[in-house]
Amino acid sequence: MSAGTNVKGRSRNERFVYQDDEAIEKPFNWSQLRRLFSYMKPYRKQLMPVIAMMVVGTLTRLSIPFLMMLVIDGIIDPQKGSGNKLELVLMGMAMLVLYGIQWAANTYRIKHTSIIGQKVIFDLRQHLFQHIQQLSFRFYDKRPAGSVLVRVTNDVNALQDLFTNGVVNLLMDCIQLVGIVIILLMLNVKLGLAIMITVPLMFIVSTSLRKRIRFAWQDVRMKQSRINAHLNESIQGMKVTQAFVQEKDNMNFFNGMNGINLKSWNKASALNQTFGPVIEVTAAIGTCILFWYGSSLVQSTAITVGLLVAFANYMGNFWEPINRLGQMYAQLLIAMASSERIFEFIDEKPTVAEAEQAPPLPSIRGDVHFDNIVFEYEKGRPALKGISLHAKAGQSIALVGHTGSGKSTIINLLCRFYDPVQGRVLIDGTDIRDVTISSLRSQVGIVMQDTFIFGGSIRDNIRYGRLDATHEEIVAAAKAVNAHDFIMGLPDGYDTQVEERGNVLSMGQRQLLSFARALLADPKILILDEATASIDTETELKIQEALKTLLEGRTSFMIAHRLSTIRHADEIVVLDHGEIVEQGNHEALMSRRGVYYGLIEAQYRF
Ligand SMILES: Nc1ncnc2c1ncn2[C@@H]1O[C@H](COP(=O)(O)OP(=O)(O)OP(=O)(O)O)[C@@H](O)[C@H]1O
Repeated sequence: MSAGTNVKGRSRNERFVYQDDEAIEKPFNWSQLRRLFSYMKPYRKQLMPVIAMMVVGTLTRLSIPFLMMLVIDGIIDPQKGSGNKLELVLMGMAMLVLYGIQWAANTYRIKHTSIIGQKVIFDLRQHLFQHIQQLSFRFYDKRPAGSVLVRVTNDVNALQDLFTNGVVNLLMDCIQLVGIVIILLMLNVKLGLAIMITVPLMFIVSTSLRKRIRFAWQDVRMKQSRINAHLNESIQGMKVTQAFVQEKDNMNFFNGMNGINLKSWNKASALNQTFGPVIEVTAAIGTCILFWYGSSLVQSTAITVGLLVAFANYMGNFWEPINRLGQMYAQLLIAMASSERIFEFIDEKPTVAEAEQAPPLPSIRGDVHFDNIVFEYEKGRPALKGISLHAKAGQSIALVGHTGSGKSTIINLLCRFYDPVQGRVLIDGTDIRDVTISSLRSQVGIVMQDTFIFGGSIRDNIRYGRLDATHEEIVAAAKAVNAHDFIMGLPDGYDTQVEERGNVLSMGQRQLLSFARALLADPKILILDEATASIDTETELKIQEALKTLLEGRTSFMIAHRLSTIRHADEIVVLDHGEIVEQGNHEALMSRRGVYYGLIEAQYRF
C-alpha cells in the first residue's frame, strides 16, 4: 500500500482524529470572553498607566498631521503663509517633541502590556495545572495524555497574543479610528465622506480573505497535530517498531503525512501572500479618490493644501487600525476555541471529591475493612461484585487471581482513586470518604509494578516518599531494602541523575528504589502491586529480605503473579471475575484443592 493510500486509509486515519482538540476557532461568546478577561483583574492597577500611555500615544499621533496642516497653511504657503523662519523652527521642534512623546508612550505601552500579558498567561497555566492535578483517575481514563498536554501548552499559548497586545491594541485602535473619523469630518465633511466610501469595500475584502486564510492555517495545524500524534506514538513504540522490523512501513506512513502537511502549508502560505497586495490596492483606491476629489477642492479653494496633506496623513493612519481590528477579530475567535477547551478542564469536577470540611484521617493503626463493595469503571460492566474483606492491623493480605479479576481495582478503591458504586471502605472503622484525601493517601504507601522514576537524582527519587527526609534517613531506607549497594555503584552515587521513567536503571533497580521510597514514607498500610514480578532470582532474594523489613508492623496488600512470593502471607484472597472465590492461608488453600491449588499447579507446570 502506498504512503498516500495509507494515510487516506480509513483505519489509519481514524487513529489520528482528535477533532475536539483541533477546532481552531469557535463563535464569539461574550460570557466566555468576560471570564477570560477576569484573569486580568489582579493587574488592574498596573493596567491603568498602560492605558494612560496608550491614550497619550494615540493623541500625539493624531495631533501630528494637524500640526503639519498648520505649518503648511500658516507658514509655508507662498500666498497665505507668514514665511517666518523662527515660527518654522519652533513648529519643527514642537513636532519633534510630539514624536518623542509618542515614542516614549509606545515603548512603555508595549513593554508593560507584554509583562502583564505574560503574567496573565502564567496565572492561567498555573490555575489549569493545579486543577488537573486534583482531577480523578476517571478523568484520565477518558483522555489520552497528549490531549491534556495540548491544553496546558498549545491552548494556553494560543491566548498569549490576545493578552500580550491584543486587548490594549483593541482599545487603541478603536480610539484611533473614532478620533480620525471625527477629525476628518470636522476638517471637511464632503472629503471625509468621499474617502470613507472605500471602508466597506476594504472590510468586505479583508474579512472574506482572512476567513479563507484562517481556514487554510487551520488545515495546516490539523495536519501538524496528526504528525505530532504519530511522532509521539512512533517514539514511544520505537522498540516495538524495530523489533517487528516495521521501520519501512512506518516511514512510508510518516512520509505520506509529511507530504500532505507540506502541500497544506504551501497553500496557506500562498493565500497569505495575496493579503498584503489586496489591501494595498483597496487603500490605493482611497488615495486616488482623495487626490482626485481633494485636488479639485483645492483648486476651487474649498480646502487648503495643508488640509489635503493632513487628510493624506490621516488616511495612512486610518487603514492600519481597520486592518488590525480584522486581525483582532480572528484572534478573538481563536481565543474562543482555546479558552473553551481550557475552561472545559477547569470546570471538570473531581469525581472523587472530599466532603466539605472533611477532617484529616488521624494517625491510623491499619485495620482495613472492605464492606460489600460493588464497583464499575463503565456503567453495566461491574469490576467488583460485592467484595467483603477484613485485614487486621499488621496483617499481610495477598490478592491473587487471573488477569482482569479485580485485584488492582481493590487497591484503587483503598487509595480512593475511585469511589465504590456501593459499599464502604473503612480504615480503623472510619469511612475513607469522610476524611481528606491527602491525609488518607499519605498513610497508604504504594509500590507500583511500573515504578515511575522522575527526572532528577536518585536521592530526589527516594525522597519523593517524604520531602523533608535527611540524607541519613534516605541512605538508611536504601540500605534496609538492599538498594544502597547498587546506588553506590552508580557514577555519582545518590547524586546520579536519572531520566524520566528511569531508563538508565534496570527494572529490578527501579523496584528497589520504589521500595526505599515507600519505606521512607513509612505508611501504616502498604500496597505492593506486582512488585516482584520483574525481578531476577538473585534480586528476588534481596527483595524477600527487604520485604520483611518493609512489611514489619504494617498492613500490606500484595498483588503478585509469582505465587512463590506470597506463600507466607497471613491471608490469601483469590478473586475471579470481581468476586472472592477462596480465602485463607497457603496451607489451608492448598489442602482445599480449589482455584488457588489450580493456579499453583499451573505455575509449577509452566
Ligand atoms: N481504567 C479502566 N477503565 C475501564 N475498565 C477497566 C479499567 N481498569 C480496569 N478495568 C477493567 O476492570 C476489570 C478488573 O481490572 P483489574 O485491573 O482490577 O484486574 P487485575 O486483576 O488487577 O488484572 P491484572 O492482573 O491483569 O493486573 C477488568 O475487566 C478490566 O478490563
